[in-house]
Amino acid sequence: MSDSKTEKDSYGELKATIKSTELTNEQASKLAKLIESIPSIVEKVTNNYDEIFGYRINVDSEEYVNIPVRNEILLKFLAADEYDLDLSTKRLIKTLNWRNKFQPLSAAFVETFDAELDKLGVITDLKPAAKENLQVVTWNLYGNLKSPKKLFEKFGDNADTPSSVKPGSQFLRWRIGLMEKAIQLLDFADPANNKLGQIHDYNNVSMFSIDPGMKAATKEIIEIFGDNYPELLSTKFFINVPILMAWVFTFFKTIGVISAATLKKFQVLNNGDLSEWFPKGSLPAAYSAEKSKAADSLFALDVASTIKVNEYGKVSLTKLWDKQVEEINDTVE
Ligand code: HEM
Repeated sequence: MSDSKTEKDSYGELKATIKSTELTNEQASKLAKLIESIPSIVEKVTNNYDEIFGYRINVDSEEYVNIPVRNEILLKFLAADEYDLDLSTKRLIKTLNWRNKFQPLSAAFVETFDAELDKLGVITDLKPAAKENLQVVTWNLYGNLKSPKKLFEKFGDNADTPSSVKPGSQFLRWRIGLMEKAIQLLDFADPANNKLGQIHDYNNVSMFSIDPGMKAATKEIIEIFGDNYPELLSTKFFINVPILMAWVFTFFKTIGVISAATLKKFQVLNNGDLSEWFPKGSLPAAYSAEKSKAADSLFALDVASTIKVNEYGKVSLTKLWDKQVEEINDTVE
């Protein structure tokens, strides 16, 4: 048997777990190495935290490990760093530590936020999608933001903060929560639904709603998404951008916090017509030049409140809850 045939066979089983793309032998070998190093990765993470997007990132024999989904998630980490094993390993450790500290699933499924935030976000799940990886979409209606100061104030961001007080501003936690909820609707094995779209609607924004807290939070969110949500964005639309504020886009491009790969996924429109990208008649008239049977308000299409956390996500949240009860008991004693 030739060497290449042996190599092909040895990765056959691993390749069969990946449905989102077809792996080359070299890519499969990197994925195999990353899987092999899971024990040493988890060992380096605080509290051996091993959850990403509600899935367990651990060895095959551990309870709750869904091998194909775990492999698809690891592949996203590899792809984001162009299959550089060293960089992907570092990113993975950093993400697990960030999730242990930030608890994004708690932000999505446990915490409650100021009512004003409900007017800023929607999740749609429009099937069948007109374009690949635009079935699940998070909408941010930032023009509805009326009291930035209150929402962007930080709470509990230092190392000694008890786990019942979560890091970041209320806005940041809500925004990450929206992302985590939407990710629950993805199917990592489906090439047409393993990424999501994002839409920023800047209808009614004004210069006056640009607050220093908001600027800092925006930078923080861009970095958090860039570091911890690899290969999850298909297209990001900025719609109804006022002509007078188009400079904001140039500003983001020049400050260098957004990677070139992410910039390529951006679409900027000074109107709100998204009919080219979404199923015919599925969007409210405000977002479609075509005749639409859809409800008048985007909020009627919002599925956020129906989204449930998956199995290992629930387990991780229960562990977090137990830890908080333990801390409260320690304080009382
Ligand atoms: C007062 C008005 C605005 C508010 C409140 C606002 C809010 C935000 C927030 C909170 C983010 C963080 C990322 C996220 O939530 O996904 C963001 C990102 C961004 N915004 Fe705005 N924005 C405003 C105006 C604009 C305008 C006029 C543009 C011009 C196109 C713009 C372009 C961008 C870009 C390019 C990003 C980076 C997106 C990314 O890397 O994912 N923003 N904005």
